[in-house]
Amino acid sequence: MEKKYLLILLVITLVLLPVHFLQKIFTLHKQCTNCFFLQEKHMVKEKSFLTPGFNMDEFTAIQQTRVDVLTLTPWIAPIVWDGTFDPAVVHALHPPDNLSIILAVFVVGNYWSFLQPFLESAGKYFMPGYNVTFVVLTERVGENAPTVSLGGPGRTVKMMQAEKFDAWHENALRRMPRLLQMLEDNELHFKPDYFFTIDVDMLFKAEVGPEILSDLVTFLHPGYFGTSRSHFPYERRQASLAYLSQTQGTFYFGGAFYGGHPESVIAMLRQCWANLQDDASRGIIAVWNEESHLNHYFALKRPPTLVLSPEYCWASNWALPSQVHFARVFSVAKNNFRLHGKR
Ligand SMILES: CC(=O)N[C@H]1[C@@H](OP(=O)(O)OP(=O)(O)OC[C@H]2O[C@@H](n3ccc(=O)[nH]c3=O)[C@H](O)[C@@H]2O)O[C@H](CO)[C@H](O)[C@@H]1O
Ligand SMILES: [Mn+2]
Repeated sequence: MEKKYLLILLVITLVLLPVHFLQKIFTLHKQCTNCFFLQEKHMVKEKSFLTPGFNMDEFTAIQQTRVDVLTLTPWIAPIVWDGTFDPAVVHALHPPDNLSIILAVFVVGNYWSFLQPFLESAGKYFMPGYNVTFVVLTERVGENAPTVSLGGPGRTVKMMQAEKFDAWHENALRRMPRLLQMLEDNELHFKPDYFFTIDVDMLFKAEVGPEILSDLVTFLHPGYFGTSRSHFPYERRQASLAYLSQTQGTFYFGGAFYGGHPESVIAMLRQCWANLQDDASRGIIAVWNEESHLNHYFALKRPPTLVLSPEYCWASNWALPSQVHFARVFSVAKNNFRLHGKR
């Protein structure tokens, strides 16, 4: 009798179990398909919500195309590489109307010859279609800026006075207090939505667009991306306020290009300039001048909200590694001994 029951139980189990599993697999598949479908619908809906009038035909499925590089910092700020963003979507998110942008550049002493090619390339490739005031800070303010096409009526050059110092490093680091003064005193009589500054020994080679717009922006120095922290040329002397220990800092950022919302840039410039002055009062100049203080600020005070990849400042005489598809901005090869003096 017991044997009979056991047999029935066995038959029931053998029949029901596969049916149950088949059912499970089927519903799971259905759920997944639904879930993917919903996700896709949601994404499309979100995009059209964020960007009214955005052409749906331009919508391309989002997929992780860059797996060869880090695309997020540990504090979840994007690291912008080619392929990590859709230019049309980013453009639609930042409509050019009513957006004002400043790009400030210093041309002091024998750097004047960099200005014309810089402006020509920036006029063409820096935020095309947006209102940009290219602010040229120079001791030669009475002279005409080179006449170049800047790509539209909302794009102008404004010459502003800057002091010339004897030492190269002084000219480089003194950019900070001058920019601070310009922004704090509202010397341009308008507050831009975004403020950027860049070295003059640079050439734009491809579009640098609204993907760079964020609260506090910097870039990965091309010489140190992918290298370990122990190789970063942070200031290692404890006497300097730019000091970072072997366990501090995540990336090495270059000093050539940074920006963001004016308030955030002002806060950063104030802190860096105060530290530079404090160091100077004790006879210390950080190893890479203001760049060392910027790295200290980003490491310990406030991390950037967006990090540009080395595409945004590659060295013109360096080969491109596979991760750098192309350089949007090149730093021009120059004779540092001649321009920097003894350093
Ligand atoms: C690619 C990069 O991250 N470059 C940084 C690097 O050296 P760099 O060798 O790139 O510095 P640099 O010689 O280009 O000087 C920085 C900039 O200051 C201006 N300038 C400088 C000297 C001068 O006599 N006249 C003049 O106009 C000019 O705009 C120049 O481009 O380290 C410097 C440390 O201070 C700055 O942080 C630079 O931004
Ligand atoms: Mn430079």
